[in-house]
Amino acid sequence: MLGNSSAGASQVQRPTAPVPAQAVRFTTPVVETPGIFILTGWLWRFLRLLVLLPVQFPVSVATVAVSVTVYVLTGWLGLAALWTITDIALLVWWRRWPHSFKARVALRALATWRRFWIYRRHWQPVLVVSGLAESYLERQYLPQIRGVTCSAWADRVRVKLVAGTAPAEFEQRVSELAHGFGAPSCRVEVRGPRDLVLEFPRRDMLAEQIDALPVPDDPQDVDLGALPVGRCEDGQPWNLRLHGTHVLTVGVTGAGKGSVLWSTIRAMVPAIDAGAAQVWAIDPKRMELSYGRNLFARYADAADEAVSLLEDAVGAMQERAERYAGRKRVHVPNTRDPFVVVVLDEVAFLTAYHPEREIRRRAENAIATLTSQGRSVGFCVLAALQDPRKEVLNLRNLFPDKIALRLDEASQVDMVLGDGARDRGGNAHLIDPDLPGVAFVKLEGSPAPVRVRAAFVTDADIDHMAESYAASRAEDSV
Ligand SMILES: Nc1ncnc2c1ncn2[C@@H]1O[C@H](COP(=O)(O)OP(=O)(O)OP(=O)(O)O)[C@@H](O)[C@H]1O
Repeated sequence: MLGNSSAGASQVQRPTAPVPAQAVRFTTPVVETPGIFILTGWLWRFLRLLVLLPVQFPVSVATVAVSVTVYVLTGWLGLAALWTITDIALLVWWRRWPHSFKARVALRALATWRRFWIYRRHWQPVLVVSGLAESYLERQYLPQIRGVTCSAWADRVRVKLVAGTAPAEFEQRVSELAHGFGAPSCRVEVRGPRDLVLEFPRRDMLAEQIDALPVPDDPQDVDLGALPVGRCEDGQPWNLRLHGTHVLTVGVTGAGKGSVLWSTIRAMVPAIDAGAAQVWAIDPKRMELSYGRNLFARYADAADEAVSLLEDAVGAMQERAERYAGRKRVHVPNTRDPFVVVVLDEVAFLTAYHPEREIRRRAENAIATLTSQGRSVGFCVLAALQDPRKEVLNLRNLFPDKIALRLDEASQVDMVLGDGARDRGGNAHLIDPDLPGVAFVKLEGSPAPVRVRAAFVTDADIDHMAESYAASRAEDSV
């Protein structure tokens, strides 16, 4: 089956295989292939190349064909005139319509160049050394490159797997592949049977700090199911869902948990202002959330107050659930039943580190009740945590959505993002300490973790938000 061209495998010359030492060796007789068969094989491959070339590279083949025809018909002068006119047309296209020029010309040319110069040239050595070449009947087979496309920030190499292999083999070797092709990382995306895409970033779109994102004027523009909080590594907005879920943000000290919390609160401000959303904040460190106290419907920093706040949230949630029972199945935020986000900084302070057992028990019970029953009635818990181990927070599985900022150990990646996340390229333990706010998240519809960066909301931005909010409250009460 592997010998068949539809098997998706390209057969390659095998390097000299070591022969184990043994006293008696039985070998198969060597039969010499007649030269005519070899010549026919070469001729067949050459003809196939000629037929397939215009289909695989229509633009390049057309360019060469037109140039040769013009040269034959008109000589050097005609060819020079043709190229001058073409260059001027390309120049005008680039200046007038830079986006379409980039998408249709520049990135395609780059993809062709990188396909041959980077991927085809290094494909065999990198795959053989990283253990992705397969052997069958003393022959070696390699997965085939089906195509290479370039976006503004990454190369996407579409690969046809050798029959009998699985994408997991690539997922386990993302590091070897990234180093092999000189890329900072590699992400594997499975498109279908024996069809996958390897994504190699060319530059880091998240290297620069992202300033606090603009706040919409109209509360109608706030989508609690997709709050813009930063940027994904492909340059697209990172939208965080809050309504209908709970979110746990994990990262070592200084990883940028504060920027995730504040970017989320900032994106909700118009809804808070309109009374359709409320933030109940718990700030045991008294450093993170105390700045924007004005914005919060409830605020607590001492442990007993924090536990009372959590229990009040449970009470409000249960009262709402009772009212909705048998009447409503979906919560729509409004001034009577606002969407309530309980923001909990350093949740382990209440659930693991507090010296009083009773506080820990009450806090854990309240968080468990909110996270297991609050989603459908408009209650959400947005918690931050430094250490994701079970001993510290055994409720972490009650948070459907998780954000992995910089972590201490490789083993913590799967604890936060779920089994297999690290194999798929979610290397949160390798995030550069100089890039606070960078994280890996799982977005809907993609099993592979996506690298993102939260926007940085400065103390001045928080002051400004709190002041504008207070001013608008004062206007309303006049
Ligand atoms: N998104 C970001 N972009 C740029 N810089 C950031 C970002 N987030 C945080 N920083 C920088 O990193 C520092 C630490 O961030 P932050 O306090 O949010 O970390 P943390 O994870 O909350 O740490 P801790 O658990 O100790 O409070 C900030 O003072 C800021 O200078």
